Order: sequence, then C-alpha cells, then structure tokens
Amino acid sequence: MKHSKSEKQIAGEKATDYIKDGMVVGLGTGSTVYYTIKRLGTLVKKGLKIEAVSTSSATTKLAKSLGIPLVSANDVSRIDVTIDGADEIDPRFYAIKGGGGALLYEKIVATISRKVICVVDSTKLTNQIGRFPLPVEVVPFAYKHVLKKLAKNGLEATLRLNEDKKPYLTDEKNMILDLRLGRIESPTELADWLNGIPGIVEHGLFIDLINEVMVGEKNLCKILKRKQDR
Ligand SMILES: O=C(CO)[C@H](O)[C@H](O)COP(=O)(O)O
Repeated sequence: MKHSKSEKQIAGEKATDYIKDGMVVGLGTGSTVYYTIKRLGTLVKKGLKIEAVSTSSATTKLAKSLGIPLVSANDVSRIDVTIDGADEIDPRFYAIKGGGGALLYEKIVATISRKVICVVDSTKLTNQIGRFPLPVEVVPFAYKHVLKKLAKNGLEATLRLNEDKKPYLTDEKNMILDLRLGRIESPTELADWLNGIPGIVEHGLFIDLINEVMVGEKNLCKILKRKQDR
C-alpha cells in the first residue's frame, strides 16, 4: 500500500529544489529538515556537488551517514542557502526556534547565510508567536540567576530536562530554559531585552532572518516569500 507523504516530508523535500552544484548549504535540525537532508543525500549520491554546514550533532550524524560533505562554519566565508525548520512562524516571518535545542548554531548559521528557507508543516503557522514555549540557552554557571531575573519580570520559565530528568545540555554544553509566554506582543523588544541579560547565550526568537517559508499543506507545498533576500 502506498502511504501519502506527511506535510513535513512535502516541505522538507521540496526545499532541495534550491540546491545547485557548488553551493555551501546550511543544514538545520529537526524532523522536517530531516527530509531535506535525506533527499540531499540521494542527490549527492547522484553527483550533486555541495558542501554543508551542520547546525547540530544530530544533523552532523545524519548528513555523515548519507555521505554529504561537511565543513565547519569557520571554514566558509559564506553560506548560500540554509534550510531549517521552525516551531512557530508568523506572517512577518518572525519565528520561534529551538524546540530541538539547536537554536544557537541555527541562529549563527542563519545569520551568515545569504538566504534562509524555513520548512514547516501547516500547524506551525500562526498570527502571533508565543504559544510555543520560547527556548533560551543559558550558561550553567548562571542559570538560577537568569531564572530569578525572568521571574522578577513576570516571565515563567522551566529548566529543560532530558529523559533521565537531568538538565538537557546543548551541543555547547549550555542549558535551556523554556519560557511560557502565551503570546509575544513585541518580539523585537523581548529579543533585545533577553540579549541584554548576562548568562543568556542566545534565544529562539528569529527576527528578520527568514527569507522564504515552504509550508506543507495537505499534499501540496505552498511557498511564501519575503520581498528582499539578503
Ligand atoms: O529549531 C529547531 C531545532 O532546534 C527545529 O527547527 C524546530 O524545533 C522544528 O522542528 P521540527 O521540524 O522537528 O518540527
């Protein structure tokens, strides 16, 4: 029996249409971009010549297993296009990322990319971000003080734990606090405020970083574009 593809698979695979010979490609993290990476592996086997920059140990493992050539971010002067998922995204392409814990590398890679394509299923689209808890990466040295500072400002946060109920550690060995906000009135203001708190390494608010969104909707892929690429 033939199974129909999921929305994630439809969007994830479609994004590989952008990848051409000679490109440096940023590879995001998660279950949607998984399909992008799988398809890229097939294309590389068929002769596509690319180099990829990975955003997490999980993506590195997958890309390596498929024979996709990897380079480190420091060894490239630019990334032509990055494909990554999102936890929520609004009509301005403001997004929450980091559900998979890779927000720091994802934001660095997005920032040095000429174009960022976000691949999502239709459940990720929202008019106002904030329903998904906002991941904030903190240095272990200061996490209790960051929690206190957030609480003092009325922001409820929880320390992310792994399956063993120990603090979840990112690839940089930092911790993650998940902020329950409900809705974010001003994502830019919140981003600036979080950036100013010592101990916070990065947060999952992606503002003015995403150029295009590919949305799997039923069995089709809808493409939403922002006016200008960087
Ligand atoms: O930001 C991320 C990982 O840090 C992911 O892109 C985000 O969590 C979406 O993942 P998925 O495609 O599995 O729904």
